[in-house]
Amino acid sequence: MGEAPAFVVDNLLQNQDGFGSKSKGCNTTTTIGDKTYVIGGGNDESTLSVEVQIFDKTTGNCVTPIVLGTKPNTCKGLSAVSLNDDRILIVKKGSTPDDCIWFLEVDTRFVREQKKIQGTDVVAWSKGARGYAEKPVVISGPSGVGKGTLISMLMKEFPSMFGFSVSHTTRAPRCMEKDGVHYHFTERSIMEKEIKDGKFLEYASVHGNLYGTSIEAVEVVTDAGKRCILDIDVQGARSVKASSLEAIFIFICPPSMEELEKRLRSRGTETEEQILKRLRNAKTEMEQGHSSGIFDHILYNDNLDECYESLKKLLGLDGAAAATQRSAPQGIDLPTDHSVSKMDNKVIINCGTPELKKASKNLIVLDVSSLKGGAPGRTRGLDVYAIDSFSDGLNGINQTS
Ligand SMILES: Nc1nc2c(ncn2[C@@H]2O[C@H](COP(=O)(O)OP(=O)(O)O)[C@@H](O)[C@H]2O)c(=O)[nH]1
Ligand SMILES: Nc1ncnc2c1ncn2[C@@H]1O[C@H](COP(=O)(O)OP(=O)(O)O)[C@@H](O)[C@H]1O
Repeated sequence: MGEAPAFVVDNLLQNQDGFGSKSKGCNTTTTIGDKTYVIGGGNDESTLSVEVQIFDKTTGNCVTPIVLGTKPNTCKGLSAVSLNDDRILIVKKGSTPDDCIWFLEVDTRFVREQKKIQGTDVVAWSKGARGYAEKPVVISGPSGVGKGTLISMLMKEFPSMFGFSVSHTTRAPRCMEKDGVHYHFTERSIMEKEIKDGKFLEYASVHGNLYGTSIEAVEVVTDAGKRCILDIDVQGARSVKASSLEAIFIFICPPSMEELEKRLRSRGTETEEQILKRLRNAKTEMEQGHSSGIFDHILYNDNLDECYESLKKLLGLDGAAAATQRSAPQGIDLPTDHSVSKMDNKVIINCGTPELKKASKNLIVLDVSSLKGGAPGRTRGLDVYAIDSFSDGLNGINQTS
């Protein structure tokens, strides 16, 4: 084997007594500054639930922080390595290829903002993913302008390219709407709790109901290798613009308010009271659509086919590139037994079990130099490749295979 790694990670599978009663099983600890992050906490002998506690050396106290985001599923063990002192990369043992790399953010911009809001210690989970995602497309515009119609046309023509972000809403379903397809129809109290738990990228009160985009709704589409389309109001678009999600923002305008009213009425899905409320709100939305500085493009939906062609053009779908088939990014296949170390911007996973030593590639390298995104969404941009520690040596780590 070549030169030793610069920093060998605390390897797990050691009991950390003194970090609270939950820490009976396998924990891994990572120290950043004055804080030691204890990650793990056994449920039983075969699986590990992934909890977080913070031991503060300056006070001698152990605290349980607010943990935002969806936490990793149970596993058979964890390795951890600190990156840039603001996040901890976690490699899970005994996980599926799409679920083995996670980041626990402890001092990123998102976490610092949340600490201010919550007034206490906060950490946030973000799942790691290989490669980059195409920018999601945010479509806004007044009720009845034709957003849903245009999105349906796009999804029908390019089913493997686009996926719809299924929002949550407290409004009642319309007769043709299906739960989980058009919206996740939910109760206000449940949605408010999930918002508090950090599960939403954005949310807003629109026409008297609560609407929101869960982080999962966007990430599920992106994980499938598709470009995500969000149909959200202007308030939601503003929140997405301020988030870590880089998107394209499109505002759809009606040719006139009279035509908007005609479309809303002919759709026949709202009561008179709801139609009037939507028309009142449309005026404010139109002003914000033009003057808020949120939107990259404004499209007029007068003639539907012409508007659809313009939408395709600005999404680059009018040429040969439109025919390109997408494939979902691959996961990372790790053996249950491995150890983890770090060298510069590379995290090296040694899969050197006796059987794997006979195989030609026994080191997996995670290049973390170009990470993007992060909590509350996925951390993308992981570059993963295998090398052979015997012939390539760690000096050969820059080679891709
Ligand atoms: N902020 C936000 N707005 C949403 C979301 N989902 C839908 N909306 C917006 O809520 C408004 C009302 O949607 P809906 O009740 O389906 O009525 P429609 O627009 O008339 O079809 C529209 O402006 C949608 O763009 C969401 O997740 N977040
Ligand atoms: N360019 C257009 N001309 C005429 N009717 C349209 C046009 N675009 C959409 N519509 C119709 O207007 C109604 C509202 O469209 P919809 O897509 O539901 O709007 P939104 O999703 O913005 O609320 C639907 O009945 C739809 O068929």
